[in-house]
Amino acid sequence: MSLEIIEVTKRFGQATAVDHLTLTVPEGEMFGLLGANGAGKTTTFRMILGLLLPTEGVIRWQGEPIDYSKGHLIGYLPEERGLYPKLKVQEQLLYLGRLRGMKKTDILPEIDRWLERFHIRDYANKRVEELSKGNQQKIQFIAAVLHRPKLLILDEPFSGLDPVNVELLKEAVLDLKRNGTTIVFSSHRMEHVEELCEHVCILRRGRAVVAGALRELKRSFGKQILVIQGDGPFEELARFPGVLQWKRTAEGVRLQIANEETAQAILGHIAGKVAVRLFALEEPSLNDIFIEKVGAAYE
Ligand SMILES: Nc1ncnc2c1ncn2[C@@H]1O[C@H](COP(=O)(O)OP(=O)(O)OP(=O)(O)O)[C@@H](O)[C@H]1O
Repeated sequence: MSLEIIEVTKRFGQATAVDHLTLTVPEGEMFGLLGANGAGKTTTFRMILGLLLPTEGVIRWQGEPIDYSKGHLIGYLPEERGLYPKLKVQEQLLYLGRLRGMKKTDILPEIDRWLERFHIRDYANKRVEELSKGNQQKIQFIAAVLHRPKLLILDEPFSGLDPVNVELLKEAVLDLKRNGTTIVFSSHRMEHVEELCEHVCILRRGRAVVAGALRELKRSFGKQILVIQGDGPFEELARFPGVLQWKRTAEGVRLQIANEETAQAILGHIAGKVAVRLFALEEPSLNDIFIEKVGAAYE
């Protein structure tokens, strides 16, 4: 049982924002939707939420079309944040909880628990506009999860948060997952997706160019990463046989290489010539995969 997006297309006039997209998000999983600006992530979310109708295709939850009359099913953190600036934090959350069909007696302890968890209990009676952007975002997150949705859609949940708050939010998201919530989120920060998601999909101009289990995608990437730190020069390695990509880093170079034999040959070549502090073979990162598949879209 899962969220299924089947052959979904969305056109705005002549423009195609989402193009024959097929995805399955298993129940209880955390799924990362990636793509350059304008790739179609938010449009996909809006269709899952029923805010936009697909031009073609269907979206199902647990094998049935999603029943939007059941307000408790979905939680949504929109990219364009949507709180009422003049309302006090607690009033605002209470109002949103009531809209989702919760009882006041159930909402208040839940609000308390979340404010405490996010270290913002003192702000309960402040107007939203008095809070910093990051704290407003935490309130928006609480608004999305207060009613304990089964399916949670988070559009860029970590943008604008400092590292401490990113960790707080990550832990909260992981707890929700542990309790069985199915989570789909978008992010431009590959390391967050890499840390949290088992499955990812990379969109390019509305089409899925990569989709599947992250482990599998890394394995099938077919290249390895060699990180060398030390006192160069490493420039000549750009032309070394088997080196597919050469990139300078703060402390040395990061190379994409064809196979382990290339690493061995490089080690033999630089031994005794340059002072090496680190020589490490790594698996490709999600960023490597993203740049290869979507890079051209940025050009
Ligand atoms: N209501 C609309 N009318 C016309 N075109 C739209 C509308 N909404 C989105 N689009 C277009 O659809 C495409 C996909 O936009 P979308 O907002 O889904 O991208 P995104 O992947 O969420 O981008 P970002 O990372 O910048 O948030 C873009 O070309 C956008 O201009």
